[in-house]
Amino acid sequence: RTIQSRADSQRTGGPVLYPVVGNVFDFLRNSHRFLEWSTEYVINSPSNTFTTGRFGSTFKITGNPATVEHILKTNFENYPKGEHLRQSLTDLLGDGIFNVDGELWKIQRRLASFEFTTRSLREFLMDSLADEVHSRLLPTLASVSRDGKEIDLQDLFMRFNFDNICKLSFGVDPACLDPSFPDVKFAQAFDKATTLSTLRFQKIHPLVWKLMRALNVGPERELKEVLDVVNEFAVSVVQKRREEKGRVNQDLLSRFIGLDSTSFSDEFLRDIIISFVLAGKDTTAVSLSWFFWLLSNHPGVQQEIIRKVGSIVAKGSNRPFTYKELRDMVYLQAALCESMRLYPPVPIDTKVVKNSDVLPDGNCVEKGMKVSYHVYAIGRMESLWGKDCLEFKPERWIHDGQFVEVSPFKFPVFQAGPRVCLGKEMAMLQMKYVVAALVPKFELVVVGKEEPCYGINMTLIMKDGLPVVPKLR
Ligand code: HEM
Repeated sequence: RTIQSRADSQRTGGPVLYPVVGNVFDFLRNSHRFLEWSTEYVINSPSNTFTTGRFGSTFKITGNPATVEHILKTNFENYPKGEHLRQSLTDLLGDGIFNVDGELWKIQRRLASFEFTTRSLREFLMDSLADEVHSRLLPTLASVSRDGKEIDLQDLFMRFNFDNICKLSFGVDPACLDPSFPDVKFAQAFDKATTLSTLRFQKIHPLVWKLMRALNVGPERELKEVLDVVNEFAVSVVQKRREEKGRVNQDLLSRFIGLDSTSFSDEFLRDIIISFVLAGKDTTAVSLSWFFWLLSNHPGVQQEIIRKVGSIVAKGSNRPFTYKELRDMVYLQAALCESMRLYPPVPIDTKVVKNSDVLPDGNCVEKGMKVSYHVYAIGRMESLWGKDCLEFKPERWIHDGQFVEVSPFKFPVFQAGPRVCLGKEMAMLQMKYVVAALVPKFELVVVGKEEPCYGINMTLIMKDGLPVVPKLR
């Protein structure tokens, strides 16, 4: 069933699949350019969906918006995340929202959706953002600029982001951006735990990492060590917050404890919070890095941002932005969406077929098969975005001065349907805040002209970071 002949492959636009090995050689030859390689297949396939596979596993990869809608919304229950992902991430995420399906997911989703829409959480986020931007991010860049040195912007955003997401999730400030000798043990352990957990996906078969874990060797041994650090820290924070239950804290953990302090176990609370940290940790940092790389090649867009931000907040003002001011930054919203269209922070996302089904594009999927929606390819399809689809043009998102929403199945950067990203609004606020604060004050001159290479990770991370020389305007 996994065999696709040359004639089939020409008809469907997919690769030739040989018995047993499928297209593993084609895949390995192109693994350094996986996204471009798979995008070509998506675009060349008449249904915009193609089949790939190796060693008995078959995948469908789609860039067809009707199929994306079917998977993420219309037939949502039939396309869970599945056991493969769950098992690989379970040591890090446990039963947290990011790692479960069914009832366990529904309960957490209901609780979290309620908290995420509260005004008080938004105000808490705005306060901690203002603090992190004005007392850490801007001074760090100013000091690097005074010394005429370069700095890795992606790393800076990662540290900035980690502080923010930990404040929001746990009410703890790891101070990764603090110039005074910060204790980054938890941050480093979390980072390592994420990287090593995702390494499990790349093993030719899950048995390989399971055996290594049983024998406590190789990356699995290191994973165990860093997980101990993460768990010890997380559980100690959970216990501390429980003791403080009389005090009103605004972070998500305190809110969950406040909802039902007796029936949630420490492990369950730990799992919920670790999922939030993982979900919000790298995504906005990666997105901002690609955005600044694009800006460095589009001085006109930079000038327009400066002009538009200046019409809302007086130049030279050092006061925090308000929610309303950020909401009114339409051009900036457009520029950020345009950047994420070309460089989606989560470039491809996979579900598993629960019961055999026929996709709206005519392809059949069988129980247990994996189906991925290819966000990166969807953002680069001429049939969806027009002849200039590879150009960075924020204007395509604006009509009569208003931001134009597009179907989330044509722009599934934050996923879509019942499982759409919970942090979408917060992520947009955070990114707008950073750009509106940085761009009018600094020109961030990227070192080197080549497009950065991406690394294989859950997010579209820049493999070698983004070295820039900040110059005060
Ligand atoms: C540019 C920034 C971001 C992007 C592009 C993004 C994208 C995504 C995507 C694609 C998913 C679906 C993943 C999957 O189910 O496989 C997701 C889920 C999620 N995101 Fe985000 N995210 C961003 C920022 C954030 C932030 C800042 C937070 C936290 C405050 C957050 C919280 C979550 C949570 C909790 C989920 C799981 C939702 C569920 O399973 O019901 N995200 N996000």
